[in-house]
Amino acid sequence: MEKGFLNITSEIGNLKAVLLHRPGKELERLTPGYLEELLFDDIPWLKRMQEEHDDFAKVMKARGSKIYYYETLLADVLRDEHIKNQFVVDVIKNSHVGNIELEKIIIEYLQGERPESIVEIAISGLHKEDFPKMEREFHLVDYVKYDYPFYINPLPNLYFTRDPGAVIGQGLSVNKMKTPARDRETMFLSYIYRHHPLFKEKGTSLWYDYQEHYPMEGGDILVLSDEVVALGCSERTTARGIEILAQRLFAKGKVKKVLVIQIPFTRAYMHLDTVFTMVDHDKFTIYPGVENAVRVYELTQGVTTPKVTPKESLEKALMEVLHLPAVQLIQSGGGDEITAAREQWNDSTNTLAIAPGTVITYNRNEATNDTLRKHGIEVIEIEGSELVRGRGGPRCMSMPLLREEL
Ligand SMILES: NC(=[NH2+])NCCC[C@H](N)C(=O)O
Repeated sequence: MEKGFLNITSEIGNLKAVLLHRPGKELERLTPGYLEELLFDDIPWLKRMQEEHDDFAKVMKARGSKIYYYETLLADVLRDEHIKNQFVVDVIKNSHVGNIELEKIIIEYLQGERPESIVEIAISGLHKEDFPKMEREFHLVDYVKYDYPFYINPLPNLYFTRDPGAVIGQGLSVNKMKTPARDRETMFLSYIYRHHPLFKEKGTSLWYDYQEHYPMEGGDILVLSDEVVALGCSERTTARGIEILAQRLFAKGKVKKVLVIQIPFTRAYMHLDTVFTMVDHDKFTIYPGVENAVRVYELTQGVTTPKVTPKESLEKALMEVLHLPAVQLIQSGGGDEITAAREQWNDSTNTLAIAPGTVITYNRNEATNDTLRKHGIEVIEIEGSELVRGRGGPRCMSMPLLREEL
């Protein structure tokens, strides 16, 4: 792969490469009892979900983007015996085996497996009932069960590839997730970053690392231009995490300003991109009311920590940092309060721009899609009845790796 493959300097430039994860068996491990802990609100139907996800990938491919999958990149990396063995140890460290002897047995077993099977188990988990069926000598611990059903917990949120990582400029942020339910996802990305030829060229800076102390998730990272990044301060992304990332971007990259957009800390708005996304050079879609609920701060290079300047309004701040005479904040839900709230819950504002003025959205958000069209946006609709049950839309389900510069 050519040097400096990763490059993201906007939210809207033609999408040339993107990282996805096709939902798999991990979704079939969700049970009503674990929904909340695993950040779901409902149980999706996997078969239909996969069809919907394949259509999502198809639409992007048809418009010229290359699709990469977590599962394939990880399996590539694990073809190296040494990396594979270490990966298995790290997966077990991040799991809930609860017994060192048994951990050793599982490690040994997994290390003997093919990369594809290891990846599958690392993502979809290892159920206690499945493990004893494997051929080996049994220990007492196999008979004595604990209340948690998995040795390795499933990762049903991995198809929201937006959150564990973000490409900013030519560098990568491997995020620190807020909840233990998603921790292992960023460890996967770290393996890909360190060992996959697509990522590991010398040119790729590491802006943030998952072993950092302060949570920061990709749904809160919006690359507005080559010089400006917007960071949501939210239920998932901490103020200190934002300062650390900003300081590094100022020190080593092209970024001159970080716009901090503090949104209400609630589950319905977990990340900035659940209420606000960029759809064109001067157009954004926003959940009505959010404009008045947010606080906006501009960060610029400081001495030991970034300099903070509070801003009067989101609209003015956007005009200023993007050097635009005006910006349009397109209200989701077509102006009706009830429709807007219903559609926001189903990720109407979570649009994925694949070119300036062209976005992918769920077809169910009819009012928002109409409004976007009225504002001159090309809206490509996908079916998402099952995908939406994990509370995420097209932007959440994609991690752009390469976009054409504007
Ligand atoms: N970028 C986003 N808005 N991602 C949505 C992630 C949804 C996922 N169930 C979670 O709660 O973490």
